[in-house]
Amino acid sequence: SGTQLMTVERRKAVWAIYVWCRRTDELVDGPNASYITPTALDRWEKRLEDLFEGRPYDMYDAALSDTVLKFPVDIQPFKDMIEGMRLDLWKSRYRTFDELYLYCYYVAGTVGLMTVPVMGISPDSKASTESVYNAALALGIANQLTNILRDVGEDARRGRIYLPMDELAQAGLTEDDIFRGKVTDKWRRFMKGQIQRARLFFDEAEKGVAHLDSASRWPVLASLFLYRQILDAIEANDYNNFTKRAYVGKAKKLLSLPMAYARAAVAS
Ligand SMILES: CC(C)=CCC/C(C)=C/CC/C(C)=C/CC/C(C)=C/[C@@H]1[C@@H](COP(=O)(O)OP(=O)(O)O)[C@]1(C)CC/C=C(\C)CC/C=C(\C)CCC=C(C)C
Ligand SMILES: Nc1ncnc2c1ncn2[C@@H]1O[C@H](COP(=O)(O)OP(=O)(O)OP(=O)(O)O)[C@@H](O)[C@H]1O
Ligand SMILES: [Mn+2]
Repeated sequence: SGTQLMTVERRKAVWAIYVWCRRTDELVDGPNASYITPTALDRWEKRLEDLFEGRPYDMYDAALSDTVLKFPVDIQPFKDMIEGMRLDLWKSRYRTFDELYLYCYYVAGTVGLMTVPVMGISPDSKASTESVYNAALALGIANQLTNILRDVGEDARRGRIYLPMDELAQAGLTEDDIFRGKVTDKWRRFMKGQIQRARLFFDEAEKGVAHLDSASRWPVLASLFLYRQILDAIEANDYNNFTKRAYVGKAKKLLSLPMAYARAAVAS
């Protein structure tokens, strides 16, 4: 049927956006990361502009070109993601949560803004467009905050601290505590607060899911459930995110799918 076809088109479009995001992230996180300069990111941005104007360089660009022709996707969040990669080239400390929030917007909140025009807002929804975008933004922020809390040790070994320095100081913690990586009561208390805040963003996002077009609801909810469980896994590791990777087991992962499916069905 027409709606079925629509679903296929949407899936392809989300895939094209995903591939572009992965490739953008790979520029600064991948094997060639040490050669990446601001100039390379400028070239990547020029290439983005070209594909938005219907001049793709390769087949992956072409998939995104096609997507932006079919769906009302704005170029700004894509540019903002590149801006986040620029930040990552020189910035390795965040003074306040506001600074961190901006970084999270650039590298992950943008994904929400890119995908909503593809996934669509439910015709039955009485929510404002703005509130749906805000929820999508919140999911990106929640995911990135969770990613940061999971990877504290890994990031520290690369000399990076993506935690607000002022909040660390308030908790009586220093940079060296992060580099030493010892789980203390101070650390546990600090982490509890950080986890609590990340959960607020997940809650905010969850409220928006019901307003997405019905076909898009359950995959979004599944990814939300899955990622949110990483926070539970950090707790289960007794807040040792220095040397233990918080991991959601296969059984829990699989269970997220029918749970999301059921919840999305109830909401529709
Ligand atoms: C259905 C669905 C979930 C669609 C989104 C698919 C999509 C386009 C994903 C792109 C993700 C990506 C590759 C972003 C590049 C930057 C990056 C790596 C961000 C981090 C993702 C996690 O990746 P990973 O754990 O592999 O990180 P490492 O580099 O390995 O450390 C992020 C943490 C953020 C990704 C952000 C999202 C998936 C936000 C999704 C938001 C929506 C789909 C909006 C939903 C709408 C409402 C109303 C709630
Ligand atoms: N079982 C899981 N528990 C928690 N998160 C998971 C799990 N499986 C996948 N993920 C998330 O999905 C992302 C991509 O999955 P993938 O299997 O490529 O991970 P990875 O290669 O181990 O991650 P990284 O790129 O950070 O080394 C992971 O970085 C992680 O955020
Ligand atoms: Mn990362």
